[in-house]
Amino acid sequence: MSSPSPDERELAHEQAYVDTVYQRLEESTKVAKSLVAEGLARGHIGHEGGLVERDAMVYQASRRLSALHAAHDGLVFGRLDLNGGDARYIGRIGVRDEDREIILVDWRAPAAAVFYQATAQDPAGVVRRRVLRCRGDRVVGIEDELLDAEAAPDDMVVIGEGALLASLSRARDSSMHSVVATIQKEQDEAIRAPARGATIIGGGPGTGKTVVALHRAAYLLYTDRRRFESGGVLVVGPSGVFMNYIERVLPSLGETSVVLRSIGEVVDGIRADRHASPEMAALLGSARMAKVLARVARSPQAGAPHRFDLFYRDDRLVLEASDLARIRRRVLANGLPNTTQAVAREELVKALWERVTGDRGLDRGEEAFADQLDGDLTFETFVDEWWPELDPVEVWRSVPSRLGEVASDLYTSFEQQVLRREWADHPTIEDIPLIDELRHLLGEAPARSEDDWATPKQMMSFEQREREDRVQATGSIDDVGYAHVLVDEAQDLSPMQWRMLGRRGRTASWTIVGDEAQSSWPVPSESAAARDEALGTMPVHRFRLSTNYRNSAEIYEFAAQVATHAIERPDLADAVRRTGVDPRHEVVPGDELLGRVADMAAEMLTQVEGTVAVVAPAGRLAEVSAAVPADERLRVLEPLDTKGLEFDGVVLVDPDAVVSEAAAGWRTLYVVLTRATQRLVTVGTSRRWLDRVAE
Ligand SMILES: Nc1ncnc2c1ncn2[C@@H]1O[C@H](COP(=O)(O)OP(=O)(O)OP(=O)(O)O)[C@@H](O)[C@H]1O
Repeated sequence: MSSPSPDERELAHEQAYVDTVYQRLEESTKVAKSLVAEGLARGHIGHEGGLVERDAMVYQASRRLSALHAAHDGLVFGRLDLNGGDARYIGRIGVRDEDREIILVDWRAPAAAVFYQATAQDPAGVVRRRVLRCRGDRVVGIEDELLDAEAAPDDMVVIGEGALLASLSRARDSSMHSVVATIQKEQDEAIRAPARGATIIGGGPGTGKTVVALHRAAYLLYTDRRRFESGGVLVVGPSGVFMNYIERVLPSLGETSVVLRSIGEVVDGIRADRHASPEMAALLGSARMAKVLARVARSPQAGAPHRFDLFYRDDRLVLEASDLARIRRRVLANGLPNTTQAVAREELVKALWERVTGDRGLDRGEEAFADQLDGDLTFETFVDEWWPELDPVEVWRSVPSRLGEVASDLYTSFEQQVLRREWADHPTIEDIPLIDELRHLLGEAPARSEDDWATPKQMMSFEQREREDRVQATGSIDDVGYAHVLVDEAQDLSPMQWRMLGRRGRTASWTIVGDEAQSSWPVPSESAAARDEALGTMPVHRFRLSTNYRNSAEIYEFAAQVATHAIERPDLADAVRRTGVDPRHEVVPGDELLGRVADMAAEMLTQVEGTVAVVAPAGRLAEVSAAVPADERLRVLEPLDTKGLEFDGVVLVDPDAVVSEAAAGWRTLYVVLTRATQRLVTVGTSRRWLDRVAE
């Protein structure tokens, strides 16, 4: 039998260490499980103190269990060999041995920072950085970097070609993965930036903005768990497809308490997954819309009575439209429409009493007058119709019919026409901020009492209660929102969307990532101004990521020409990986387009190992979907739905139509072109766009 090679010896050695760590993990899991069981048993004690104790115990132990469970795969991923001979292992969570000695350092701990920060120019005491590639609990590969050759002992083994390049060439599947083993120095700086204020992370496509932001969320939870877990961390992304794509990253880092929402589902109790047309989206998202809604909320709703009269003793009491308008103004000086129903009633009674002149009425006095009105059918009906409790969705529905009255100085008559014509029956993604704005402008009618809860609170488990409280809190208009708000693809948010998020992050710290060159908002600077308004005066720290880890250099070099066409001075990244395969562009007659798309998709499936996207203008989606082969590796998407995603191969259909679909067409084209990791082909019926790019 031949003796093992140095590589095999190193693998066996690392496996032995990893086995020890897993053994400890298993013991911790057993302890946590028995704590859950013991805690549940305490629930049978029956008194309330027993329940509270049980809740806290079960909650803590369950949380530990889910963290242990989530961190299981690839638990140990790094090793540092330090000057002086010590070794330090780095993992997804921290693990101690039975003597409480650390045997695995949590990647977020200060002792792990050097794993990401050390370079050959500045090794910071690190001789060799080793990344362990694991499948489940098996070590299947080792990638080393020698950072300080002079300090290395003679027998030090160095294996592999570098972990980063190895990980970049992997085939893509349908989920984003954590990059915890290969985080680069500039990324690490953004991840570990202090929590205070707003951290804005910029950089071109594929530079790791999303993945860095998610690791930052995990880092913040680690550094101040109490604050961020109780206040909540909200992660907002562009679409449901995108949220599904990123949802596994945080659990794989041991974090399960972060709220992930697409921009269409930020508001509790109402969600949308359909976009308005680009033209309509620009009108709905404009800051002008906030003024329109403020006026709508304060003026009488459609169908509200304009006049009130009532016989009382010898008098006919009349309130004309002008009287009612005066009363309305007075009432609204006291609060919001839905919080002032009682005030409105009082003010009406007062105004009517002022109109009583006959002796029979005056002799009975104001109190008797008020008593008589209380329960008077005519009066009660009037109050209900004149000051009804307003539902934000109903008021949102009424906006188009009221534009003439409230928007003539804000939207041109052509824009008003578009708004009336395209106003949806069911809210689109761009309508959600309007409904949220109305919720705040209308206020909340007096809250349900605690007794209204179906399950008495003391009967709920700690987690249930926490969930209920959160639903109540985020559904409530007075809520101060989350402790941290993380916004991805922030360049796309409209001013109205920023207002919606701003309300949820008034006392939060923020992480904001984006790239102006990829913006689908018609005027990117307007979106940036709205962001600044949402952030107010909080301190801002900026980071820029400079290396594109996604696209092959061939694909990115072509896409960069489009970016230069799309905006002035785009933030271009350096792509590090060459494949030798250039993007390919075909022009075919219109009647051959679909057939060619089908062939290209089929061919692409044979050329790449991982995922393939066929991207087609929204209007052609159905026919393209019907034409391409059914395959679980292939998806058909409209351009805007590709935001933030990546695929090994991309087939782009009709680029000219993508460009002309919206004011942001060139930027959207840039987004689509930068989704491909390995291969990119385009097919259209004209080469106008190619000629413009070449100009
Ligand atoms: N340090 C790293 N190690 C390994 N892979 C990385 C690293 N940083 C980024 N990547 C990979 O690069 C790809 C792009 O990352 P990500 O989607 O976060 O970029 P992005 O800047 O948000 O892109 P876009 O602006 O186009 O949405 C992902 O596959 C990610 O896993």
